[in-house]
Amino acid sequence: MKSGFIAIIGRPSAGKSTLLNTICGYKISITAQSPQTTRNKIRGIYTDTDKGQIVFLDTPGYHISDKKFNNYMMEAVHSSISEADVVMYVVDSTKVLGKEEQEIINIVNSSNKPLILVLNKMDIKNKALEEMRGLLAVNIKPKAILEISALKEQGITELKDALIENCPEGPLMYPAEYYTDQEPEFRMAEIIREKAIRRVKDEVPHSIYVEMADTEYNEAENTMWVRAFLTVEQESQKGFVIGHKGETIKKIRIGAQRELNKIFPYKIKLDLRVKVNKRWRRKDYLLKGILK
Ligand SMILES: Nc1nc2c(ncn2[C@@H]2O[C@H](COP(=O)(O)OP(=O)(O)OP(=O)(O)O)[C@@H](O)[C@H]2O)c(=O)[nH]1
Repeated sequence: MKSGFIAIIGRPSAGKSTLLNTICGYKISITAQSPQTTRNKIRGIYTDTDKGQIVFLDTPGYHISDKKFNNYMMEAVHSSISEADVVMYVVDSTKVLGKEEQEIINIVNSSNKPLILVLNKMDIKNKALEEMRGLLAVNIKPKAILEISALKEQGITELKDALIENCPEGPLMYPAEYYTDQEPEFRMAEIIREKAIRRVKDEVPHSIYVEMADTEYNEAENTMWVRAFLTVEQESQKGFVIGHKGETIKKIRIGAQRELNKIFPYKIKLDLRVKVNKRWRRKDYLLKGILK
């Protein structure tokens, strides 16, 4: 039996969250069109009772910037690599390899961990693919290279086998039926944030975070009442989230509630509000809480 921790790294929008969801067959990490929506090291767990178990550490997309916010994200990338037995590096096969990609390659090359290179989005036709394969082959020495489509679920079985194969020998770390060790409140917040970002990604791209204010379980009705705040940075962003006559926030609430009801074993009643916390991104105490 094999068992190990896998760090998923790659540029924003390479498809890391989609891949995690495809492998674990469950809604683990949030996905959205706009880059850098994953802010935490989120664990997804995949178990094959004959072969072994892999526990994923999902890291935010690698992004070069000297802004404080990105520095925290980079710390998360480094720390999840250091915690991992295997590094899975996901490359968007439709994008040209740029300076950021070279930075990631330097990090994975210096990590001394077994590396699995994944070329994602192979369902999209790409004339520059041969050139990319060539460039990667010179720069990086992975244990295996897998060409997949996380979205269309192609090449996933082979990838899972390659990952398990490169893990150390050991017993299962979590019971076989576990998908994630995230706290329920954290998962709720992620799902709400995903719905919000999808609705207002043009107006308020990265400045929303979800504060879970209160939850109360009613045993007789098997219902969980949840109050959460969509927190934005500026007064002017509040209106976009609320929308005309409250339409936008209503859609976010209903979408999130529907999804939460699929995941949790009780009925969720969501009370969703908006509030402003000026420049939360630059507040260290908040960032530490988000990235814990
Ligand atoms: N065509 C195609 N699109 C994909 C594939 N995998 C992911 N995508 C799309 O690429 C976009 C980004 O995917 P994510 O999974 O959110 O990417 P990520 O790497 O987790 O992004 P960050 O959270 O920003 O780090 C989404 O619109 C996905 O639907 C794929 O195999 N094929």
